[in-house]
Amino acid sequence: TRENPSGLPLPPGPRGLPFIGNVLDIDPARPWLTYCDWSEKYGESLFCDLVYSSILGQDYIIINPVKVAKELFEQRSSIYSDRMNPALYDLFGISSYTPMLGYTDEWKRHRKLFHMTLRAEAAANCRDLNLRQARGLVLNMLDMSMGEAGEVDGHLAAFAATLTMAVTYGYNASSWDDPLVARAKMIAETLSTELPAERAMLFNTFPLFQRLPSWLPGLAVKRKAACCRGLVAEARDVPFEYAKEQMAVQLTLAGSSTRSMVSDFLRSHEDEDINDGVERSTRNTASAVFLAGVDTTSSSLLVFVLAMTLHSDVQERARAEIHAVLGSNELPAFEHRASLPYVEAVLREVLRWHPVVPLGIPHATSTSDIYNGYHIPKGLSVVCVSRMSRPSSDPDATRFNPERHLLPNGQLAPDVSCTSDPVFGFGRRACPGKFFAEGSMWAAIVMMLSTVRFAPLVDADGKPVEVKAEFTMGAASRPAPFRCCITSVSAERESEIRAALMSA
Ligand code: HEM
Repeated sequence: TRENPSGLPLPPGPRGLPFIGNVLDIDPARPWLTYCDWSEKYGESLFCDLVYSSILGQDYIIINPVKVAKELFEQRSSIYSDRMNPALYDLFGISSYTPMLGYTDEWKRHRKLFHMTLRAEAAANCRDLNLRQARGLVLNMLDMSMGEAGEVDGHLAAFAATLTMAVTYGYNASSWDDPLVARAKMIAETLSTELPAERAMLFNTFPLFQRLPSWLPGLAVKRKAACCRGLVAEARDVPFEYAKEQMAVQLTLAGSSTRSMVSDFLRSHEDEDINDGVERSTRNTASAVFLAGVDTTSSSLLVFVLAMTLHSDVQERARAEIHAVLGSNELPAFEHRASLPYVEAVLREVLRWHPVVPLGIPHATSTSDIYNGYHIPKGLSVVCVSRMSRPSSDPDATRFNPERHLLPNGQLAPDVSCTSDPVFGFGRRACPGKFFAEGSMWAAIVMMLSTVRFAPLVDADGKPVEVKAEFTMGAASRPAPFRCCITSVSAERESEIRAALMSA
């Protein structure tokens, strides 16, 4: 990492302490705020757009404006598409998941598979499934009398999880408690609590930790890792075997077969012998879908529910638009999407207002580079904060305002789409599930807007209980617990939905 044949300086940045670097300077709960401050202090003032820092032996550059992210991650993608792979990932058994893989042939195989099933046109095949699950979601919500965030969240997570299992394995999970879904959920929860970036770096900086026994104080994480490794193997293999068995049954019955990521792949190799390596890649890619797709989608939908609870005016305007296009009982479908620009603007604003992966996933450099007269070493972690940047020059940036995506004539501003939003990352590592994610989010949002109303709860004196726009902090960020009231907006539409679900 330290080789510097160009002799050029490293980008400017805060001076760190020996060994631990800048770890004490960072707000651990909201690191992006520290990064934004650094960007202003060291980056912008020196017209550099890059900040250099070192945390527990790992060197970082922090990039802020979208322009720079595009230049590095898109135009120089062969240098900036690697990942750091801390030793802790191996301990947890997740180093073969797509987001963790380096810029290798194995990673390219994973991305090919994602492209096959979830590229824009292929994701469009999931529309019926999206709508069906979205109908189930609103009925579950209507069956709640009032919304404890935990309960709303549970329904949103079940929506994302069942959809993901169906699209990946053709598996129809009955509920959130379904054993396959529950196992995958447990892994996602373990990883989010046990694998903060600082801990991963600590294990890399002090390899001794990896060799010490797990019963030593402070090393309980190693016991949890062992337990997680077993779950990861089951979550990878059990649904995969299910998909294979289903294909065999369908072939025997010669009936119409359910499509899924796994069955599409197996079918495309029907005439060849699939070697172990290729099958292993497919298992790993498929299990990464749940890990990367469920929490991100359900947290973004919870951001929507929070925004609607806070902004009844936005909710009513979106609902009026749906009503004008569909009347009082027709159910929303994808063919209505182009006629609902305000609903589209709401979706874009949900993604912009509070990105649920605030710092994306850091990229790493696979060779050294020179940018703007600065030396960028090989093996450096590159963190992009462009999404969280709230320039003081734009006080409007923290306001939830879908209108920012509309032209004065009410039509959508044409220059951006949801899937080109920086919230999904940049370049070759950009989120491969983004088309699927925005399709499923649109289905859920339009179905919720058309059928249920979100409002703050009312206390014993008839006053609305205050709801605050507060968020949990960390690598993944979601609304902090809040309560809301959920009511039906149209008896006709509710009964249409029940009828549609009965006949499905
Ligand atoms: C609103 C929902 C979602 C958001 C905000 C989101 C965001 C992101 C971000 C920021 C990255 C890192 C991009 C980068 O490194 O530049 C990423 C990567 C990834 N996402 Fe998503 N994502 C979402 C939904 C999904 C879904 C539904 C799936 C699967 C169907 C998925 C699969 C992945 C995978 C596999 C990666 C790793 C890609 C790689 O390393 O090459 N995501 N996502």
